Amino acid sequence: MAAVKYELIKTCGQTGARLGRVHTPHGSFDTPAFMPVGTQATVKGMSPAELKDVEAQIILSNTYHLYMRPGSDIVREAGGLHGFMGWDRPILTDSGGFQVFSLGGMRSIKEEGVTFKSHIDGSSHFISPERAIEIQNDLGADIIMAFDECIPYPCDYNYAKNSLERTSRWAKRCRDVHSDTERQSLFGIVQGGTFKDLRVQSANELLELDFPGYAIGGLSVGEPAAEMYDMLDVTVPLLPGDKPRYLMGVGSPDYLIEGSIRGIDMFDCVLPTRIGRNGTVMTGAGRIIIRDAKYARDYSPMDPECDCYACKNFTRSYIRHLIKAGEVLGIRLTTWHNLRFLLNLMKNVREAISEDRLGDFRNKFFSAFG
Ligand SMILES: CN(C)CCSCc1cc(N)cc2c(=O)[nH]c(N)nc12
Ligand SMILES: [Zn+2]
Repeated sequence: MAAVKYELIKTCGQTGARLGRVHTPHGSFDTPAFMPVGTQATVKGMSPAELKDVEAQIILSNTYHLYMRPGSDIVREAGGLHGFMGWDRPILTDSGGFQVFSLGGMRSIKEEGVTFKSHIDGSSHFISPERAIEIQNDLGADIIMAFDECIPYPCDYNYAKNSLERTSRWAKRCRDVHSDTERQSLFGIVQGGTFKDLRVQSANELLELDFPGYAIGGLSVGEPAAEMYDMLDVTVPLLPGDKPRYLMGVGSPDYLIEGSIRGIDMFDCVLPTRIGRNGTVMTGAGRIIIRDAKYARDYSPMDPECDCYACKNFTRSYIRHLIKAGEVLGIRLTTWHNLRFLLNLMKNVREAISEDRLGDFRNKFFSAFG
C-alpha cells in the first residue's frame, strides 16, 4: 500500500487541469500545488510558523545539499527532516541527481553511479541510485525521488537516448532497494530532453516500474516555453490519471498556469525566494524592482491586491530602504510576499478549476500580468 496517494476531486470543464489532493504520512495538500524550496532544510528567511502563515502545504529539501552538510546521519538522529527543521507537514526531497550534475563541479557518470567533487570543499564523493535512496530514507521525507540524470538543453539525440535509458535502469535500482514503506513513497522521473519519441520511451519504461507518482524532469533547463509545453502535451497523457504528476523546477506564474492546464499537479521553483532576495517583487501587474528610486516615496504596499503580512504592514518605501540598507528584514519581507503571491495564485487556479473556468482565468491573468 503506497504511503502517498492521489485523490482526484474534479477535472476542469474548460481545460485538461484537475483539482486533487495528495495524502501523505504528514498530512494532505491540495493540487495543483506550488511547493516552496527549502534546499538546506530551511526556506531561506522563513520560519515554519511563517510558512504556515503564507499557507505553504508542502516544502522541498535537497538530498545532495543535506548529504554534504550536515550529513544525512545527523538529520536521521535528529528525527529526520521533520524533527530537524520543525516542519510537521509534508516534505519532498529531490534525489540529488540534478544537483550533482549542476553543482558538483567535475564529475564522471558511470552505470554504477556518479563520482563528483563537493561544491563546499572539493572533496571527492560517489552517489549511486542505491545510495541516493539510503540518504533519502535517513532524511525521512514523505515523497522521495529516483536518482536520475537531468540532461542539458540543447542536447544531442543519441546522448539523450542513452541517458534516459540509464535513468530508467537507475530508476529500477531505486525501486528495488526502496520498499514503499508506510513512511515515504518513491516517484520516478521522466526524461528524454525535448525529443517527443524519447519522452514516450522514458515514460513507458518508468510505467513498467509502477511508481506511486511520476515527475517530469529535464525541463525548465533553458528550453523555449513552446518546447516545454510540447513535451508536456506528449508526456502527461501517458501518465496514470490516479497518481500525482510533478513538473520539476517550474516555475514562473505563466508556467504554473500553463502546466496546470496540461494536467500537472505539483510544481517547485526557487524563483520566488531567489528573486525575493535580490529585491524583485511579483505583483498582479508584473514584477517590480523595489530598490528602484521611483519607490523611494511610494507609501503603498508592494502589491495592493495582496493579503500577506508584508503588504498589510509595510510600504514600498520602507522595504526599498531595508533592501538598500542591507537589512535582513527587507529580503524576509520580499520573500514572504513572493511566496504568498504564488501560493495565492495556485489557490486561484484551484478555484478556477472547481468552477470550470481556468481558460478564462489564464486569459485574464496574462492580460494583467503582461
Ligand atoms: C529546488 N529545486 C531546484 C530542486 C528540486 S527540482 C530540481 C530539478 C529541476 C529541473 N528543472 C529538472 C530536474 C530533473 O530533471 N531531475 C531532478 N532530479 N531534479 C530536477
Ligand atoms: Zn504581499
